Amino acid sequence: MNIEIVIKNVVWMENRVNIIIAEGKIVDIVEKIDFNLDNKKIFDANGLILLPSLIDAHVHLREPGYEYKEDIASGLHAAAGGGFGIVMAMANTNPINDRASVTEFMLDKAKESWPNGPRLYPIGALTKGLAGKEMAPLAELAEAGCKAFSNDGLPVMNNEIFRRCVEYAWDLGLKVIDHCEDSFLAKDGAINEGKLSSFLGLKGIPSVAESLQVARDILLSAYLDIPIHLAHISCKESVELIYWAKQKGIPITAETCPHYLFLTEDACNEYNTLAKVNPPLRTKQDQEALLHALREGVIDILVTDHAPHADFEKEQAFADAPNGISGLDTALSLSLKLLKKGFSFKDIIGLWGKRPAEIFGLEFSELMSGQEANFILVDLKEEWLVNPNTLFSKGKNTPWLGHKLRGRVKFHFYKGQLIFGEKLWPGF
Ligand SMILES: NC(=O)N[C@@H](CC(=O)O)C(=O)O
Ligand SMILES: [Zn+2]
Repeated sequence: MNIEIVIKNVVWMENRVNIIIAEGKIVDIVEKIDFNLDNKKIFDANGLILLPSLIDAHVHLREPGYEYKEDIASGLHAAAGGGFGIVMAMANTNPINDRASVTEFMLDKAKESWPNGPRLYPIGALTKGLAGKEMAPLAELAEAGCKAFSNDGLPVMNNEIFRRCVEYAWDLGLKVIDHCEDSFLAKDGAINEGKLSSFLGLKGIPSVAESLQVARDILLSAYLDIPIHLAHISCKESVELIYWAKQKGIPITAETCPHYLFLTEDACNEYNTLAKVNPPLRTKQDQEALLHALREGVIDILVTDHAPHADFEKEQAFADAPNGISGLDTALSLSLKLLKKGFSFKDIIGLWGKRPAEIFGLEFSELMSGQEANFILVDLKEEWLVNPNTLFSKGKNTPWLGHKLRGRVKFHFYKGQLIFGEKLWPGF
């Protein structure tokens, strides 16, 4: 193999190493370079941390239909800069991704705007128009390239329809990602139900609106013996149910998001619409239960639920502003905070890479010879101010706006190509 690129001085699991790349693959990761470097592209990473390119299994990229919030090109830019080589995009676009033509359109747009990656995998609508009444043409969507199905944003309340969808999806070898919410209990809610919702005079969303549906999914999954993946888990009761299910060997998997780990409902004080999200931010007890569950593997993965919205939408009154937090740009910096909470780099790679790949049957390149050269180089010490200029997403709606975060992706290689890097590395 003809060595093309040598990246010197990267830190991998506390060792200083050099990465050797050829034909888009990692040839070797070595401590010493014992070959001639003539005619190779050589870069000095100066001690940046090496991590594999990550996976975000739950984003909203808004195209087609809401390109003013985000489009596939800008969303993939935010993904590349956030450290994600693969994103799975939800179906609540306009038109909704409930037919092959929309899936194909999304895939074409991704290829056109970012031919070398990051890679977009669409998630097909579970029901037509996300209306929860009739199954979407799941086989057609799978064939077009959808990697999972979900009614994200709009729960399927009818258990018979939901059951048939889960069975049909599984026959196609794909999983259902369920947005667990009882739409009657959650109706018109804007914030977690509790003291703060009363204080602010806002209709609350009780945690039982989520946990009831988590219980339904667990019981269905057990009865059918078919896996179901639970989206953005936000509360303690859900964690307890998932723990019970896993003890019983029920094939449930679950995700949560950085905002549920690092914020509570208090972030909504003073009617801060940037912290308005569905499911809502909850209490300290919920936050602790989620962290514990993540550490113990009760919750399997982290996702951003990247939900970009325009400023004018978030500037409305709290009750009227849309739900959602823009998350691709900040996810890695926030996740690095977990290193101080008993998590290792290996855990972070599991939560944002290995595990989502296993759950959804996606490719994931480990950092070892023979694997695709998909990796990021991260400056752990860099402090950056979250502001509209430092976010690559069009969605500037993050509760961390104006805050400093630590840790930033400096370079992102995908299949041996530099897809993100400050002013592109000389020579690329
Ligand atoms: N998670 C969110 O807060 N928002 C999602 C949809 C949704 O799940 O309500 C969005 O598409 O904006
Ligand atoms: Zn979502």
